[in-house]
Formats: sequence, structure tokens, C-alpha cells
Amino acid sequence: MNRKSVITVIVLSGPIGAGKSSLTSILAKHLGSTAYYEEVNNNPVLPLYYKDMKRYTFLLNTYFLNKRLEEINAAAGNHNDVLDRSIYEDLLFFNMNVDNGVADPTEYQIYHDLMDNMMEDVPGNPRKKPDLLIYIHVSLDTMLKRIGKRGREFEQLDSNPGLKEYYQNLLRYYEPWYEQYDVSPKIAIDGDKFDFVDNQDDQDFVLDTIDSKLREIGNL
Ligand SMILES: Nc1ncnc2c1ncn2[C@@H]1O[C@H](COP(=O)(O)OP(=O)(O)O)[C@@H](O)[C@H]1O
Ligand SMILES: Nc1ncnc2c1ncn2[C@H]1C[C@H](O)[C@@H](COP(=O)(O)O)O1
Repeated sequence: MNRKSVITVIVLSGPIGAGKSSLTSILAKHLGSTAYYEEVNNNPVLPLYYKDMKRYTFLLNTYFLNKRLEEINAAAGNHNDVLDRSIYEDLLFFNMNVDNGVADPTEYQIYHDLMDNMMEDVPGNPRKKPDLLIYIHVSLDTMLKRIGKRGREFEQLDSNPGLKEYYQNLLRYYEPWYEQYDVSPKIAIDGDKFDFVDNQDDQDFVLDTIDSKLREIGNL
């Protein structure tokens, strides 16, 4: 049996509120594997970032890089473990902030080089790259509804109306990002159409779609 058919890491991707954490727990339960969640509630930098993105973009991404590497390393020894956000999306956020004059291009370059180094495969160590990326596509309307439904204070438009433009902008970066993503096989799920949280038929359909893809790439 080759190594790839034994160890498989699946990562979710998609905008804020798309349903990544929800699908991560549903999928890990379905596959009998372990789910890993990005650090949000105990993240000391995230609330600061939402108050002052210019100052905290570099620190937040460095913090996430460290945390995500811990999760990747923990998942890399197991079969079909699921991570609720890919490390590659951090580049998307950082790049968007550079384009908007919120982050410094030199900081971005330093962060990018650091990530490339950390993610490089080292002989004798487990592979860090995912085996499958699942992308949840959502419209702005769905994204805003779900951010509201979840209710994290620092993400709410009521307290910071300027965030609507930030979320709109983020969505503009996501589609091209997914198109050019080529680190692993990938699959897109329509998060507007499928209510995999509350509708059992929708959930079954989404899980069947993912199972088919895992079979196609030889990991189920
Ligand atoms: N497909 C879906 N249908 C209905 N509600 C959803 C769906 N996906 C997520 N939600 C709800 O939206 C909110 C955000 O979902 P979450 O999984 O935390 O998103 P993410 O991890 O992408 O930020 C949660 O309240 C969740 O229950
Ligand atoms: N790299 C990042 N830059 C800025 N903000 C980020 C980054 N990674 C995650 N976030 C934010 C977005 C959300 O407010 C929380 C959690 O993400 P979610 O999509 O809800 O799982 O962190």
C-alpha cells in the first residue's frame, strides 16, 4: 500500500461564515477521523486585528501560521483528519490587505517566505500539504446572514459597518484564489444551495460528493 492511501489530510476553505467549521465536524464524524479548528475564541490577536488591521495583519498571520502548523503536524500522521481552514488562505487575506494599503508589502514578502519555508517537505518528515481541499462557495448575502447567526461580536456589521466593504472585497479575492489553487486535488461545494447543517438530504448529498472525490483520488 502506498503512503498516500494511508495518510490523508483534508482541508476546508472559504470565506468567513461559509460553513467550514460546521462541515469539518460533520465530515470528520462521517469519516471517523479527527477535526481540527482554527483558534478563534482564545485568539488574543483577532479582536485587536478587527480594531486595527494596519497594525495587526502581520502579527495575526504569524500567530495563525504557528497554530496552523501545529494542527497540520498533528493531523499529518492520521487518515482523513479534517482541518477547518487551509493555511494558504492566510496569503489571500494578507495580499488583499496589501492591495488595499492596509498592510506593508515587505511584511507580506517576509511572511510569504516564512510560510514557504515552513511548508516545504523535508525528507523523513510527514508531508504538510493537504491531500484534498474542499472549497465552500457563498454569496455575500449568505455570508452576512451566517456571520450574524454565529454572532461573534468583533465580526458584526452593527458595531462596525465598514466591515461590509471588507467582506465584499474578501469574496472578490476568493473565486480567483480557488481557480488558481493547485497544491492538491480540490472540490467546490455550493454553500448557498446546500444547507448541510439543518437539512439531512443536503448533508447526505454533500457527504456523497466528498466521498466520491476521496474515492477518485484513492483515499477512501
Ligand atoms: N450550509 C449551511 N446551512 C445553514 N447554516 C449554516 C451552513 N453553514 C454554516 N451555517 C451556520 O452559519 C454559521 C457559521 O458557520 P461556520 O461553520 O462557523 O462557518 P466558518 O467556519 O466558515 O466561518 C453557523 O451558525 C452555522 O450553523
Ligand atoms: N489570515 C487571516 N487574516 C485575517 N483574518 C483572518 C485570517 N484567518 C482567519 N481570519 C479571521 C476571519 C474570521 O473572523 C476568523 C475565523 O475565520 P472563520 O472563517 O470564521 O473560520 O478569523
